[in-house]
Amino acid sequence: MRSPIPAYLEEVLNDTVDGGEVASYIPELARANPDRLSAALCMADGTIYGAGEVETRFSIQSISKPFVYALALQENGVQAVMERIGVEPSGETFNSASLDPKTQRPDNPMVNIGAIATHALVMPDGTCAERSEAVRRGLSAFAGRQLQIDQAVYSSEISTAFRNHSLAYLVRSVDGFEQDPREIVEGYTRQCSLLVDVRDLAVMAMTLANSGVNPVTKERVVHADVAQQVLSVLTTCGMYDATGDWMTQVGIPAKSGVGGGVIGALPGQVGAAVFSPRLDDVGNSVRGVQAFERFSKDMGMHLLKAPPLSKDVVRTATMRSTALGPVHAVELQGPLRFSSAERVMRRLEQVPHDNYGVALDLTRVSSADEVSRRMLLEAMRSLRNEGHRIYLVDPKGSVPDRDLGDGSLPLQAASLDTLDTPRNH
Ligand SMILES: NC(=O)CC[C@H](N)C(=O)O
Repeated sequence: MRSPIPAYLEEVLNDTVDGGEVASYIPELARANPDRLSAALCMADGTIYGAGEVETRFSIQSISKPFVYALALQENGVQAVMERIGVEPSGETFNSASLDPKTQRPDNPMVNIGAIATHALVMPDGTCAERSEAVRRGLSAFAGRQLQIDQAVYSSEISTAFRNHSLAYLVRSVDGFEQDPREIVEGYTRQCSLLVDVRDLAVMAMTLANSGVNPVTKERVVHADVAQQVLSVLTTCGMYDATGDWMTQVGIPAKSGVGGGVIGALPGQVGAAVFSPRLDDVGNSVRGVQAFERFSKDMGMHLLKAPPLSKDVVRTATMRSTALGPVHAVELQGPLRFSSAERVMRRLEQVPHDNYGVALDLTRVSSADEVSRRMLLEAMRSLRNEGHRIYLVDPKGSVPDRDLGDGSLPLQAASLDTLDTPRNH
């Protein structure tokens, strides 16, 4: 069988209708071929699907911002970065010269003024060249490939970067960073000139969606908390002034760049990227936005689409007999998280005070998050304190730490049929 996904991506690209204009305030971008078009998806296991001109490279521009924000968070901690740069949507254009009137911080790291302040937080004590190299290396780790700077784009942008210089001086004037503003703009402009293709961007997006682990190289690039912080900011500030429309229509944490790229990172599921250079009036790729609207609708990718309810988590609840007496056996299935574990708690509340055994069978549980594991251990301890013998059937190790909270462990059995011969732990 051939996967339908590449053909689907082609179809979506072909259905988009171009409009808008290429960015012209950076002279080199004005020369780009406006008809280029490509898309890619990267899955959690590193599988990549592409369509269109996937080999075409373009400058990353503002799509670098979330990744440099991630590097700054990783290096300085969330608290220290938050003291310098806020996380509120600005309601202004991407290059607006505004600071929060009360805190004097840039509103968020996705508008230029905030991204310039963010760049200064990577290797703050290093030289301009060292900082640029740290950013290049960091973004390369997100992409799983050594990225290089497009010198022509860099030279072109830096020679006309009057606006970004004014933003850097503004942040510097309120002690938003300590370095020379010219060096920070130089480094920030290099960061924006890194060359990527859509597959690189899809891998980078999936690294954020995969709690900070690159799905292809398997390298942990940033902590899970950092990835979550970045996705949160993308959700509220990623698409500039169109973020509200984007969240309702598409519902995927996303970022666009004036080079024509757009990325979307759907936590735990997929990293997506589209490239098409013509931009709408807020600076987002026209065909990129349309393609993402289709992805979201066709593939059910809206972040706030409610997942199926966990009502079938208790597969069976039966009585078993063993040499030591009867056992209430409860067989669970599916993913365990707070809402499904709550169902299990309610079922276990019905176990009578009869001193019979209680067995929990997790053989068919597909995953158990931390809160659900704690709830199961708590329930087992409570049942044990009521006088029940506790058995745990967990051949896949869904609950690896089985300490009931007081150093004691439940009895282990290979299956419900072998409760008579528990393995001692
Ligand atoms: N929106 C963007 O992609 C802007 C990035 C561009 N390098 C700038 O600073 O103006």
